[in-house]
Amino acid sequence: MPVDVQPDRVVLKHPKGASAEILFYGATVISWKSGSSANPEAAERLFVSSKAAFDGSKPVRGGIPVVFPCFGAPTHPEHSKLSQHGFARSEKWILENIVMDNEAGVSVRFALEPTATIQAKFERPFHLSYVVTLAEHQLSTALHVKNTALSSTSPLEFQALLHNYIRAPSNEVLVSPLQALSYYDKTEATEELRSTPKVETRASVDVKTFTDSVYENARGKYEIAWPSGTLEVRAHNFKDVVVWNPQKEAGSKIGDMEDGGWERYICVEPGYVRGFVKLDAGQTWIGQQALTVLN
Ligand SMILES: O=P(O)(O)OC[C@H]1O[C@@H](O)[C@H](O)[C@@H](O)[C@@H]1O
Repeated sequence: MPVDVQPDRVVLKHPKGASAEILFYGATVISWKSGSSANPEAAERLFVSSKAAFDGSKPVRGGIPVVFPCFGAPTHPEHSKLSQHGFARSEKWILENIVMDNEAGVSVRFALEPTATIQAKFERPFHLSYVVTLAEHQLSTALHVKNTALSSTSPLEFQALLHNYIRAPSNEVLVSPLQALSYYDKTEATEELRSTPKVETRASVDVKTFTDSVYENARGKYEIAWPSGTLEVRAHNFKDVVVWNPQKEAGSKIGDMEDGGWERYICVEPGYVRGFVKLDAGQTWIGQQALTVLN
């Protein structure tokens, strides 16, 4: 069955062999197996820590958590009661419908609306939907944010990011093109240095040392390459991109990170995280990433 609805997750199977698993918890994609044109055998493309919890006790360490409505610690007054990266990744979503089920793609739509728990920390009305589409060599995920306020209230202000953990050897992987972009280096020791932009000089960026860089107004198309593979990340409406790998320095302090987990992934996260999307009442904003296995 191409769309298999299980108690805690939805499993998508593409007729050409690819598959994906999405938890209701956080609508977190926790597996994407895909081949490439050169090698059709389906292999796991995402990293999930063996210490990750799937039971709703904390956000999943790996896969693709959805970051909304704030990135990192909240900075907007309306987000002040939220925890790091907001609530979307730690709420139970519902399966709204099967969007498509054929060779072009197997696609499902999840939804999240305010619950009493969410309203206690975030008062704005909204409707989120998250469309996950599996094609032969591609996984795309799209976050639709609707401001459901009826009257002419002030716009809904939010940040959003799709926090992919791409399975790749972090000591060999390179990301491009980021050269000449300005970025904020979150590994710096002081707030002043963290909020002072740097300019990327490297043609290809590695993550051999602890990296937590927020590139702004980026190009929207990134290549992640290592000796035995290449994956492309394309972004739509996500003007920024975050490159993160904690290496041992920070990774060993993350409770649900498996030992050496930082050696097995890179995050190249499309987002709108510098400033806020401002969405008028009744309007919908869509941010999307498409991950394609090139080889
Ligand atoms: O531990 P969390 O909340 O899942 O966040 C992981 C990382 O997510 C990245 O997107 C941030 O840039 C990092 O600063 C952060 O450490």
